[in-house]
Parts: sequence; structure tokens; C-alpha cells
Amino acid sequence: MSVATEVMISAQGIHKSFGSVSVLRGVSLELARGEVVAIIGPSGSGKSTFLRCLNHLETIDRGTIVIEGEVLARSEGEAKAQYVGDAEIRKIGRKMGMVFQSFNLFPHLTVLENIIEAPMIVKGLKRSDIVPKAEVLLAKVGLSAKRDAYPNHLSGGQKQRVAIARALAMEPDILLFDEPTSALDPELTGEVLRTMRELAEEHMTMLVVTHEMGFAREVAGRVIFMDGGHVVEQGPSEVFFAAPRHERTKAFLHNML
Ligand SMILES: Nc1ncnc2c1ncn2[C@@H]1O[C@H](COP(=O)(O)OP(=O)(O)OP(=O)(O)O)[C@@H](O)[C@H]1O
Repeated sequence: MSVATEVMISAQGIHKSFGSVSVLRGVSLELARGEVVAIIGPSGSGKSTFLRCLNHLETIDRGTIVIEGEVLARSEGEAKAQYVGDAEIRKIGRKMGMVFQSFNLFPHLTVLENIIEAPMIVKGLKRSDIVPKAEVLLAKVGLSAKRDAYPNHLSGGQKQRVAIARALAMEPDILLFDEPTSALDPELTGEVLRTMRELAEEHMTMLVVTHEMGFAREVAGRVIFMDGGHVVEQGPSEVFFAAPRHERTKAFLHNML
């Protein structure tokens, strides 16, 4: 019996400029439930901008974004994209959690408070309901002992694991990672990648912008190579790395591997 693939993210023909600089020039991507997809490419190719467009941290100029069947923005032909109303944007936004390169933890809150803040404020959950869940998440990322510490007493790798726990506390269906290990010293990337690998093994749907070719090769099921605001090439990771087809992909991988 075949099981229909559930499309979690559908982005079609996304265009985005900052002033006169055209950063995304017709980027399309589909992500199915449980997929782990890595987006790789040279600096400035538009990877982070694309991710930020998906969860409305940036607005698109043209194209269509549908999240779990719900339209976020759509454009007819060459027309400017039209967004749905604010309440729908917020509802769609809650389907996605985001982990940033720079962690973005609240420095004046403890680890636990960082994790429970959004569920309490955005979802209106009671502290007594969310604290036990936060403690389970802290155990999951291996940081139970840091429950009451402040972020400035944590290593970069620990901060990023708190940021992952914080994103998970909102129970998103999709996790977006924007270069989660790029700000870390090399010896600290492993612990964060391990946490991400565990999430992948639990079939979390993940879209990961990364410079970590090892992660893209070993954990991602599919790899997308972006350059100059275009998707140049994509494919199952084992095929992508074994036999890249485009010269630009080959040159990029040659420099990275
Ligand atoms: N808010 C902004 N205002 C103006 N230009 C921006 C803005 N955000 C991104 N850009 C520009 O868009 C281009 C693409 O940036 P983006 O961060 O998406 O690239 P990237 O592929 O993620 O690069 P990196 O791997 O270095 O993070 C760059 O030229 C960048 O300067």
C-alpha cells in the first residue's frame, strides 16, 4: 500500500530583492513530512534569505509559499505576492520553529525561562504545564544540569542546544536551521550536530542551511545547491555527492571537501 507524501513546505518561483540587489531569482522547493534537506552554497547565494522568507522574517516579492496546505503568500503570474491576513500568518508561523546561527537566547532569562517563555506568552500555557515539558526537552539535549544557568555561563554549543530545545517547546511540525554551527568553535559543532541527527532519526521535518558537508552527506536525505539566487542542482545526498552534474556544484564541493 502506498502512503501519500505529505507536503510540508511548497515554495514556487520565489523572488526577493533588497533594493536593487536581486537575491532570490525564482527559487522553488518542496519538503515532505519527515524529510531532512540541507541547503548548501557559497556565501551570499541567498540561502538564509530563502529560509527567512519561508517563515515570514522577510517578505517575498513574487512567488507562492504554502505551508502544510495553507497558503502564506501567492502571486498570479508576474504580479507582486499577496500575503494572507495577520492572524493566518501567525498561525502558519507557529508550524515552524527556527534555530539561528547566533542562538538568539534572552540573556536576562535562565535556560528554563528561555524555553518556557514562548509557550506561555504565545500559546498561553500555564507555567506548571510547560515546566515539566521543558525539563524533558532539556534532558533530551543533554542540559538538565544547566536548567537554572544564564546563557552567558554556557558554551556556544550548549547555547545552541538550548535554542533547539526552545524551538521544540513550541511543538513545531517543521524545524528551520540557519547555519546552526557556523558561530561555533570546531570542537563544539559535534554536540549540536549530534542533537540534530537525533531529531532526524525521530523523523522531524528539517530544512537546514549549512556549511557542514558531513551533516549534508550523512544526515540529510536530500541536498540543494544554491548559487546566485538559483537552485543550481539538487538530489538525494548520496547521488549528489557521488556524482554532481553541474560545473558550479563541482567547483563548490571541490573547495569544501
Ligand atoms: N536585510 C538585508 N538587506 C540588504 N541586503 C541583504 C539583507 N539580507 C541579506 N542581504 C543580502 O542578500 C545576499 C544574500 O544573503 P544571504 O544571507 O541570504 O546569503 P547566504 O547564502 O545565506 O550567505 P552566507 O552563507 O554567507 O550566510 C547578500 O548579498 C546579502 O548581503
